[in-house]
Amino acid sequence: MAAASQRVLVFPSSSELGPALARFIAVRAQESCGSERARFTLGLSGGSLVSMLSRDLPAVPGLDCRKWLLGFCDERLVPFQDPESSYGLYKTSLLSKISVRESQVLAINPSLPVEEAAEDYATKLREAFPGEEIPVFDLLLLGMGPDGHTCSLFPEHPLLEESEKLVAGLKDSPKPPPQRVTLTLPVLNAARCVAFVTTGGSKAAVLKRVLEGKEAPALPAARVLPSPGELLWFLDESAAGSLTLSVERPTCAAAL
Ligand SMILES: O=C(O)[C@H](O)[C@@H](O)[C@H](O)[C@H](O)COP(=O)(O)O
Repeated sequence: MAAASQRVLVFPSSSELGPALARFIAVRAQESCGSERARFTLGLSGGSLVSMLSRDLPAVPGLDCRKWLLGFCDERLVPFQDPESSYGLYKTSLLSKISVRESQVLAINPSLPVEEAAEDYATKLREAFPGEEIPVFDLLLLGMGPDGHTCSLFPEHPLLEESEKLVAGLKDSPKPPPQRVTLTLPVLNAARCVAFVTTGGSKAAVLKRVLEGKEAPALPAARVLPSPGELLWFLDESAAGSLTLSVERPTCAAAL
């Protein structure tokens, strides 16, 4: 099944991409908070996204995060003080700058064994999205590795077939650290909007496979096809260098 709508947005470099992504998040947040949901649920990923958001989100004029609820698309099972902890990094580099309180963040409990940490995080999600069989996030921000993984869903890993659990634990992540907790594909594909953020020439070949290839089995990132949600790819020219499909090149001030 294809995503209900897909857009591929290409920016000259991450210096232009980051502010455009930040404005996009702010606009979507304002729309969600003004809707009957009266809040904005945002799923974060680790990797290079942490520094991009920390640089560009606080710079959005008038950003109001009081009704935001943040979760993690995946997280490394390490203490929050560990430099590998995505929550720890966001906490020190972003959350205080945008006045997001701890009570607005759904985080894993890194002191639990990995399977229990996954179940505990799933319980937190069920409580935060009452009445929803699968939590529907307003926006999930995802990265993609050079092997086509996203979240902690890796190529050829059995977790790609998970259809029951909202959250899964794994002990054998090929990207360190090995123990992680991740949202599963049913949750990713239930989101109102998913935005991949991918920059750099090291991603060009895999991006072509994900967006233009017809491989079976499909790479993890190619399996993220929210329906009826939207799918957006925020790319820089280096990452988009091998694509032949039609893309948009928004101007700086363009509303996305
Ligand atoms: O824990 C992690 O590392 C991430 O959540 C992971 O899925 C990441 O988003 C991709 O590996 C892309 O990372 P980069 O943006 O740093 O290439």
